[in-house]
Amino acid sequence: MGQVAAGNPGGCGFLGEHVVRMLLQREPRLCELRIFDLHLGPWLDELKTGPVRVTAIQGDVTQAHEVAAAVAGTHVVIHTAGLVDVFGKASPETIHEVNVQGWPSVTCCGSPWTWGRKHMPSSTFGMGRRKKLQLGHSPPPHLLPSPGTQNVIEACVQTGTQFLVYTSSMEVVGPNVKGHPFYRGNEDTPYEAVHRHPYPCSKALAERLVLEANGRKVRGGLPLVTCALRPTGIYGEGHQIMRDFYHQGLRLGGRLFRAIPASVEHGRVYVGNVAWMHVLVARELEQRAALMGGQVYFCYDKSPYKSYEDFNMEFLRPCGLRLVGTRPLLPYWLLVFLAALNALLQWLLRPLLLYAPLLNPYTLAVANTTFTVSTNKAQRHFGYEPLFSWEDSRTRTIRWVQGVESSSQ
Ligand SMILES: NC(=O)C1=CN([C@@H]2O[C@H](COP(=O)(O)OP(=O)(O)OC[C@H]3O[C@@H](n4cnc5c(N)ncnc54)[C@H](O)[C@@H]3O)[C@@H](O)[C@H]2O)C=CC1
Ligand SMILES: C[C@@H](CO)CCC[C@@H](C)[C@H]1CC[C@H]2[C@@H]3[C@H](O)CC4=CC(=O)CC[C@]4(C)[C@H]3CC[C@]12C
Repeated sequence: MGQVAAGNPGGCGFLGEHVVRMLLQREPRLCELRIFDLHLGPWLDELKTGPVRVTAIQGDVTQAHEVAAAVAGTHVVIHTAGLVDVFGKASPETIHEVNVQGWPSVTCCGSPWTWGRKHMPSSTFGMGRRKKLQLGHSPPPHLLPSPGTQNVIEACVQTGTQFLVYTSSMEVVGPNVKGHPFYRGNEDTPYEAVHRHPYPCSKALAERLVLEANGRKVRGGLPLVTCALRPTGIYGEGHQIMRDFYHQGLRLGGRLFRAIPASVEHGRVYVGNVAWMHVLVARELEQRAALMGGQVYFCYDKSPYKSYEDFNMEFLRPCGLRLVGTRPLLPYWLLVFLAALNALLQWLLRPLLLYAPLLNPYTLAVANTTFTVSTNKAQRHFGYEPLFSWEDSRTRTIRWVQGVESSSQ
């Protein structure tokens, strides 16, 4: 392939910005980059003076014509756009609309919140044992039509873009509603992926759409080549939840209180390495289409396995915070009660205000279930090695948190 034009729906988000910068720094063949997002950031202006033609397009992935116009003429699309909401800020319908498509013609999870007159079957991932997806119900009229990821796929097909990289998530696999641990698992580890929450449901469905689109003929007759990357919990410069924890710690006099046992390990990956993996996949998909097309890859690096809170302290401790307690200060049953109370308050207050605290039954379950990956599939398939060491990733993140501190004073 000669010169490359790339499109990046979601290019102004936390991960999207890193992907954009990585493409500009590390992809010498890039001649044009189209950044498509609902909200365009002011930082885009500084990119417009370089050798690559950078076009920022304000648009909505749920609008098919806007997506098609942005994608037309590109070689590769890196689809990082998504509604990342596990706190109940957006409605389940909106999450589904942005992240997937209209009413699910296929479904992989029972969601009493979203589509639920009745629970729908779960799917099993791993060892190539994928259950056949079940047909869903007819859509209620207010959900028709409302495509997100489906629009990106159709835009590639209609306009002739042959390569599509989709940012999926570890959440597609788990943790599941049963709280089963996933310990040092890889892409082939059997795991019962049963979801109820709209976010993992939407990611699982979207990933399935992307993978099933692999091999479809695009305009001009060539086959579409797709693959999905599944980051674990991403951290690094721009990570909103880290910022929230930092501010919460400052409000509490420089302390955070342990709520999760230190023994529960949660997989994390540095944003720069996730971005690097996207760029490598975009680069290699053409040469290795037969091997990589239709595949999923966990995003991994050398970040240590720790609990969610202990991992965050790697950055927050050097910024002056401490984590109180070697064990959780509150018993687990009380946390479960508080999480349920928060969910109830959210529901009761909804007509008046948006109450969306960090702790809810879903976030508690995710934080309290071991989920770690150990794999070298990306290295084997397309030569991925993390670009940033753990020490580098840590230093960069600490520097960013310290910047947050000074900018908020
Ligand atoms: N943050 C994390 O720990 C993880 C994130 N992911 C996935 O990575 C992707 C990026 O996530 P983040 O950067 O963390 O989220 P983010 O919220 O910072 O970025 C998402 C971007 O998508 C854009 N967007 C949302 N709705 C849109 C719409 N209707 N049309 C056009 N653009 C729209 C937003 O404006 C935002 O810029 C998402 O697909 C998410 O599911 C996967 C694993 C972990
Ligand atoms: C119980 C609280 C006590 O301090 C801690 C609550 C932490 C939670 C807000 C986070 C714990 C695990 C996070 C999720 C995880 O990293 C996987 C994710 C993948 C995604 O694709 C999107 C984000 C997230 C769901 C992430 C969200 C925040 C947590 C639930």
